[in-house]
Amino acid sequence: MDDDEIPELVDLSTLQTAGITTPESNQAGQPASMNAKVDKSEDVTNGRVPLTILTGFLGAGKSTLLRRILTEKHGYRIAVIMNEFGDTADLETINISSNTDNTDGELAEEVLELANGCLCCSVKDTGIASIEKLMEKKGAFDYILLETTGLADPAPIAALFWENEEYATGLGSMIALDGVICLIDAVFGLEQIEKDRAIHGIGESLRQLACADVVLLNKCDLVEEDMIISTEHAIRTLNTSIPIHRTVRGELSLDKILNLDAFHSRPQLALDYGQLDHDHDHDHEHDEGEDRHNHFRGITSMVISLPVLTDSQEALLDEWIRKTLWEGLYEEEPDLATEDSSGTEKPARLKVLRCKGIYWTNAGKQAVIQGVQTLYEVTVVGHEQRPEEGKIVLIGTGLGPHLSTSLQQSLRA
Ligand SMILES: Nc1nc2c(ncn2[C@@H]2O[C@H](COP(=O)(O)OP(=O)(O)OP(=O)(O)O)[C@@H](O)[C@H]2O)c(=O)[nH]1
Repeated sequence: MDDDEIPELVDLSTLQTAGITTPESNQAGQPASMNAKVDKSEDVTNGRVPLTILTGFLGAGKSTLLRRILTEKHGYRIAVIMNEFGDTADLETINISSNTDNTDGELAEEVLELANGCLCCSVKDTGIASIEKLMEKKGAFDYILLETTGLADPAPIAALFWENEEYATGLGSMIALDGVICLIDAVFGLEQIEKDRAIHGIGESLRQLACADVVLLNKCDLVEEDMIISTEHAIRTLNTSIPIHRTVRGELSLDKILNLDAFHSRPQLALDYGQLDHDHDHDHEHDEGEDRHNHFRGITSMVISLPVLTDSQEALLDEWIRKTLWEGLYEEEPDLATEDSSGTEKPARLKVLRCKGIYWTNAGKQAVIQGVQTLYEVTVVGHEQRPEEGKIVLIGTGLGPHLSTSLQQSLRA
């Protein structure tokens, strides 16, 4: 979709009747009901709809948390705004609308997909227009969850909803920013924070943390206690007094993250944010329409289409994903330059930070691929669908057409 087009709202009922079912791995270990109740009795928003921003680096678990909230019995009618980097909005919609087995839960009233590009910069104008359009349906929902891209700087997004006249667009009069929730991946978060500190101290994960009102240290099932403590320590050095909750698949009582009214602590947000070293490239003021994130240390995205697979091709695809995620096998792309900490341009090495995909087999199996750095899983989400062409979306450095060629070659082997 063209970045200038205002996205249409997605009709969730269509997706549900398409027979998309819950990813099996996401059902494992899920409690019957979290049964958190959110107190809606006190209206501190003056009739405006509260909005919570879910941020966190690529693959930290934002959509998993979102799906969990949507299926919770909380009484809210929730509208969802999803902003994606990489052409994955359709996969995300499948992801968040898939937990239909939980009949106690509620799915989103409205889903607004802001496709490829970050609401903090490249799709800001169309994003604002789409949110204004969403607000024409005010009354149909009473809470908004906004999932940012994993590369977003949440501060300028939060600023869209500030009441302060200096910053706010018209959105601040209709929507009350309730809080910014930052998910940190317990497996890769520490490495990411350290890396972002090394690069001028202004990497995305630091910005996300500095802006947060609450941190969820997610994927605690995958690491040892030592690692959790080290990551918590690193978080606290950036945002000293922030509440940190340890979670597995975003499981926690919703009163820890919704209806916080952290809106009134916005000045603190600005203060924390201002304490980060600030680099011109990352300044809020930048050319309209410029996609800064395409230049963030050479991070780009690409989509490779997948044919309907035979059984043997499915195994070959699996092997190709492993090689791509684990070994960074392919030649460096001389055209894709990135900057090291001394500011010197150097060729980007292949490093896949995030990989998502969907494919069908000719036997009618439909499967979703989810990869975060070196970890990945393939989950069967349906059967007896009419097989369609699939796709795999990669986000990282050193991506290029050579990957598409190598995948095609691998599938022919
Ligand atoms: N083991 C484990 N896996 C998790 C947990 N939370 C999420 N995952 C898995 O991690 C992968 C990424 O989760 P998502 O919820 O899609 O992450 P995200 O932050 O929305 O990803 P982006 O939108 O690409 O930035 C998926 O395969 C999830 O099933 C967790 O607590 N434990």
